[in-house]
Amino acid sequence: MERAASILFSGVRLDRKKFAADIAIFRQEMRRQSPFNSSNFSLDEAVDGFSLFGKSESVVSSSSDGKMKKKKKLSAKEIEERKQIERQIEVLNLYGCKSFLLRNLAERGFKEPTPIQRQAIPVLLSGRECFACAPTGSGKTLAFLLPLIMKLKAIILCPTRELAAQTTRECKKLVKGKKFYIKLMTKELSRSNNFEKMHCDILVSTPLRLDYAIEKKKLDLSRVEFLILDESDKLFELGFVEQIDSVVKACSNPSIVRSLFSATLPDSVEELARSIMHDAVRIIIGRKNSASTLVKQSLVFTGTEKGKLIALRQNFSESLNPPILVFVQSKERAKELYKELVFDNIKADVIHADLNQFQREAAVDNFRAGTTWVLIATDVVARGMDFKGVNCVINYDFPESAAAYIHRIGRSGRAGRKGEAITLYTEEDVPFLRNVANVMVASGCEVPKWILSLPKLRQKKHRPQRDSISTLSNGQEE
Ligand SMILES: Nc1ncnc2c1ncn2[C@@H]1O[C@H](COP(=O)(O)OP(=O)(O)OP(=O)(O)O)[C@@H](O)[C@H]1O
Repeated sequence: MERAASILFSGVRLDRKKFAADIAIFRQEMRRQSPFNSSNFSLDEAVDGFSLFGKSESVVSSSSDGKMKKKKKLSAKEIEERKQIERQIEVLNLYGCKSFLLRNLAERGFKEPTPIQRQAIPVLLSGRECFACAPTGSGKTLAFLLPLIMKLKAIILCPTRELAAQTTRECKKLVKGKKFYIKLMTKELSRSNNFEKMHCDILVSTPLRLDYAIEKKKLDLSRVEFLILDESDKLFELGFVEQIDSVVKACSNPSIVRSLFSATLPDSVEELARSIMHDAVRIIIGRKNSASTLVKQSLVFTGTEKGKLIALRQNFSESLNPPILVFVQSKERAKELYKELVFDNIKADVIHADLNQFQREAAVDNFRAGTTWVLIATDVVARGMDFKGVNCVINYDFPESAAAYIHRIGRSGRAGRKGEAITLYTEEDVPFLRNVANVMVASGCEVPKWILSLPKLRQKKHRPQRDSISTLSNGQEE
């Protein structure tokens, strides 16, 4: 039998001797200050947060070494704000956040932790599991990356390759200047026969690739200390469950800390999670399963499929305010819509699962760089992707569920910025409007009353057969 690759995660460790004094202070402070260090919380208790990015306009500037500098004479209100920010940075210091992390955070303009970060970081650092639900774009990634970098030997599972690559990039930015081994499980790596020799502190992967490495290459994960399931409700869906099961079993360290993060965590997932989590802290920021309040949302009736193309063209001709993300329900439809838009002299591109890795990466990079104005996408980029400054999300095809709606529109209105979402619907979508309308109302948007009084539907997913997107099939000649 092939020997298990046991050296994985034998990379960088904290030099406990060298940092003994720091560790002692940190431990004392943790015990003294942290509300999370004892058994104060259980899965049944919620830790509720409130405003997101509430204090993002600070008057404090940071030098490259992360120290605060006074810029001008401050008013009493400004002094109070400044003290608050200093207290928040102290929180990170308190939990042993090393100067390189503070410096890298400051370099990226992150002056204060967001509510989910304030809640989740100390929980994970104290070795408690957590079940975290916070709106799209509210900084969940950093909420688990920071403690993982401080603790190491972690696996992060993401539902798509794009998200796994993005999370790896984020993690590498945070450890800039330090020698950490942050790995993305690529196809090539998952086929490696050399795991024994690979140093790895944090491994980011999709379930499929990690499962392959475990099953076929005997990758040993018995020493992993943290397992994060990002977009966890997606990972608990059919199609992923077996792979997740395999990873959970392979991470056999009895003291493993497993945690779940998502903007949508339905009760059914919470129930399932209870079976694999030990006494987890439940952190809910804002309302559970709700859309970002920063996104102005509207519904547009187009009657038929033909009407959608007209509505889209009209919208673009009135005000094209890129970057814009347009979601469709399948790769076939993504290709069809792309063919239409290239005729309109719009810098459009497309991303779906039929493209190879290189093409998918190029589509994401060009959209990020602003070379692409309109990115037509399937749900492959609906979750977790952080495209900065997306002005508008257009749901060309009605989303298949309320959760899909929340994640799609959450590509806009991130990190405290405002955004917009327009959802087109046809006669066929009317019975499914109510679920999305409820989400809209909960995040403060207006919805016509008749939609809210539509009958409740039992059927959860809506992905109808639609007429193809084509000018020609609409009876118009080129
Ligand atoms: N403390 C902070 N201060 C300022 N910006 C931050 C902070 N933390 C994170 N951000 C930025 O906020 C944006 C959104 O963060 P992130 O991608 O982690 O959101 P998320 O909650 O995981 O969203 P989603 O549910 O869509 O995955 C990113 O651009 C990130 O760099």
